[in-house]
Amino acid sequence: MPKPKQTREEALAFHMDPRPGKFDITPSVPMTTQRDLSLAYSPGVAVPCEEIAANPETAYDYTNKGNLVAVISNGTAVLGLGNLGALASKPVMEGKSVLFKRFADVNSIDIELDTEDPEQIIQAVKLMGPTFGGINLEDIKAPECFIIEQRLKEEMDIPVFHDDQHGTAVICAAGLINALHISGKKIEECRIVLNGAGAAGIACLELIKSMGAKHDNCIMCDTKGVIFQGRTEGMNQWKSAHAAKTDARSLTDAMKDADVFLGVSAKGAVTQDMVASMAPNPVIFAMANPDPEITPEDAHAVREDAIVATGRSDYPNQVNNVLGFPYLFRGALDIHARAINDEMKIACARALAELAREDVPDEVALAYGQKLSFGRDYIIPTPFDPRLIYTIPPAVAMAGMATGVARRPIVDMAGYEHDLKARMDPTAQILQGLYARARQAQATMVFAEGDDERVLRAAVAYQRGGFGRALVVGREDDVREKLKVEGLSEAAADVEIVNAANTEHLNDYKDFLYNRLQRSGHDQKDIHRLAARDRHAFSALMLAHGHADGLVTGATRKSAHVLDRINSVFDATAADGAVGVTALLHKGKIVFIADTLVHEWPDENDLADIAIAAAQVARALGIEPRVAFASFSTFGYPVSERANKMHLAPKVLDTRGVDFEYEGEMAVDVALNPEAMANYPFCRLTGPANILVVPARHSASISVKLMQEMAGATVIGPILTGVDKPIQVCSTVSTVNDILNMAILAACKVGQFK
Ligand SMILES: NC(=O)C1=CN([C@@H]2O[C@H](COP(=O)(O)OP(=O)(O)OC[C@H]3O[C@@H](n4cnc5c(N)ncnc54)[C@H](OP(=O)(O)O)[C@@H]3O)[C@@H](O)[C@H]2O)C=CC1
Ligand SMILES: CC(=O)C(=O)O
Ligand SMILES: [Mg+2]
Repeated sequence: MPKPKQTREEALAFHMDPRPGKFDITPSVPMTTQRDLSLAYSPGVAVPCEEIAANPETAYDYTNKGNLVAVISNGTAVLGLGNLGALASKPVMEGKSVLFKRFADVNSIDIELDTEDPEQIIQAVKLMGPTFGGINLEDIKAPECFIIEQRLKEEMDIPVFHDDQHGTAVICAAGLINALHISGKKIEECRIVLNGAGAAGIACLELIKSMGAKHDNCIMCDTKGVIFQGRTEGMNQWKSAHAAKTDARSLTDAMKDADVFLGVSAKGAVTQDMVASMAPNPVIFAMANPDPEITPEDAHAVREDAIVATGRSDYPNQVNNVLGFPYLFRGALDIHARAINDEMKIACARALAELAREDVPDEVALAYGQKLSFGRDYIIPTPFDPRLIYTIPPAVAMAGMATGVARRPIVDMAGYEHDLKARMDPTAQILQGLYARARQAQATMVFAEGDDERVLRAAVAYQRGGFGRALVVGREDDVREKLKVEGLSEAAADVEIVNAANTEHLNDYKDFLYNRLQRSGHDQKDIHRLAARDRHAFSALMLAHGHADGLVTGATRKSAHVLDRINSVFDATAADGAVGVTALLHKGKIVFIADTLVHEWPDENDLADIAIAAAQVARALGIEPRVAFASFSTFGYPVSERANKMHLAPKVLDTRGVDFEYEGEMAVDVALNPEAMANYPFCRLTGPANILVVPARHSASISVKLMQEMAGATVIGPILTGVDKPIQVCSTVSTVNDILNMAILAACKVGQFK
């Protein structure tokens, strides 16, 4: 499978859109009325202030302290890029904050301190202690980081954790436990070389030695080569502690016959010759970011028997501290910990190693598009493994409770695991799964509207994301010019530009159309115009002839017009069984609305068909359907001619013998709110509805757009179902991401049931 290729332009666009940076801050309480104002601020706010002054522990009850972590850097060791300064480190720190939220629901804010003076950093962080439940120090270079962390740990009463040191060491230890298990080696007997004697390197070697590695078997190197006993150049007390008694002077010398190489240094520090000289079944963790010491391809080219890991997400075995810090802090915050101690770190490493040895559930396989099983290419859990959130924090919390750092121990551990599961956002999982399935499908996708820059960007993202071939329909010079304007000139070589003038199939397309439309008022001229000049029809013809696997269109014209053109090639009308289903993703919930595209004014029989199509889409996305026929009336009241068909539709389904839950008619609050639903104990739904079949296309459009505009819901769709081939119709307000999502849906054939 081709590796996704990312460009500088994509990376910059990602950081610029939809707003500069990577996160916003949103209130968790209502702030709409005068009452809200007087509770949130003066005078109401005075009460918790007085409570906290009297009993500081209650800050965890009345403020966000208990779930707030500061990510603090001065930018002196930004990834492996060196000293870029405080300001330039901000994207990494914002990224870390986003990962805290995404993976462990920890709120976090980045703070960049413009100083290289350890004392100033210590004072600044100490002074901000009251605000936070924990401090994550990041990308502060050695040896200053050791001094800073040590002092802050001594002087603060919340966890202070330098992630480059301990997070890296924990993940490295977890991976090493499993890699040695596979290669049949014992850590006590291994010859270990560690390159990079900084924050990450010193902490990794310390932890590995505490796990049994022998001091005399370990060699540490830095920019000056081997750190040997008696070396004076470029030394400090932390390096001295690991100085080896050896004649080796260079990394090349040290690597000969080594069992393990651990790299936390810089891009390209290791050569193929070095790898070739290692002992049988070598373990190579090239963890420098963003580029490893040696790529897995280069290492495997000279040593097929090597187990290789990197810090990157685009290779197997990602040994990266993202697997640790969200869960270490989650566990620590949940016991209101005073510190993250060694026992908590070791518990985290063990739990990670054990998790990788367990059978991998289908949902992880789905997310990665391949079945993973413990072995050379899977020694450590993947960052998107949904089990991490409920496996690692309990291990960390229990270790913290056992070692006396918990201010508020957890009494009900089973309840805690349940709460942790509830923190996971199922919608993120769905998108992740779709992307992985699309990558596996490797579908050739036609993007019909090559004159639109959003479509072009989406096509480039599709191709470069490793999903398959992107075919862009448009005039060659026009597409190239637009790509140039978008800063994507070199992408012209990636995507394929097709049009009626450069295809050899135009006559076949015209014959096909003529056969189809000759008895519905189309003469040869009309056919030529459609096939050669209309990009929606032309793209549909490509699809019909097997010259592509899927089609995305509709970003530039109204959907009725686009559907009409598609119908000239495919049978995609309401009478043919086509239905549009839109997924709304919001606040960790997913609700499907149907029909959002095809049926203008469905009757009760159509509504039953729509419910069946929507249920199939839900199942295709791994969701068990619960259909509500939505109306303004609930179970017969108020009586209205308009509500009648919604009342009848469930009865039609009764006669169809379907295998999913449905009920109606009911108002939307009854459908979605369990308390409102409880007023109707006879209701057959076992939980809130996740599919709303609505009375007509206008109500569908109003509901979707209201959710999008007022609530900021993510909209996926309408997903066109019931057509022979995967065709997805975007809207004229679709963003690049929306268009890419539609291509992903088409690639996954989410709407194909025939
Ligand atoms: N995968 C992961 O999860 C993580 C990876 N890392 C990566 O580890 C690397 C180091 O980070 P960190 O410890 O925070 O940085 P530091 O600045 O604290 O330390 C860097 C160390 O690497 C050494 N070094 C730099 N270049 C080379 C080279 N070409 N050959 C040998 N040694 C070299 C330096 O040597 P000297 O002392 O002589 O200057 C120094 O000892 C970075 O690439 C970072 O991205 C870090 C944390 C987590
Ligand atoms: C991953 C990380 O923290 C680093 O490379 O610095
Ligand atoms: Mg870092």
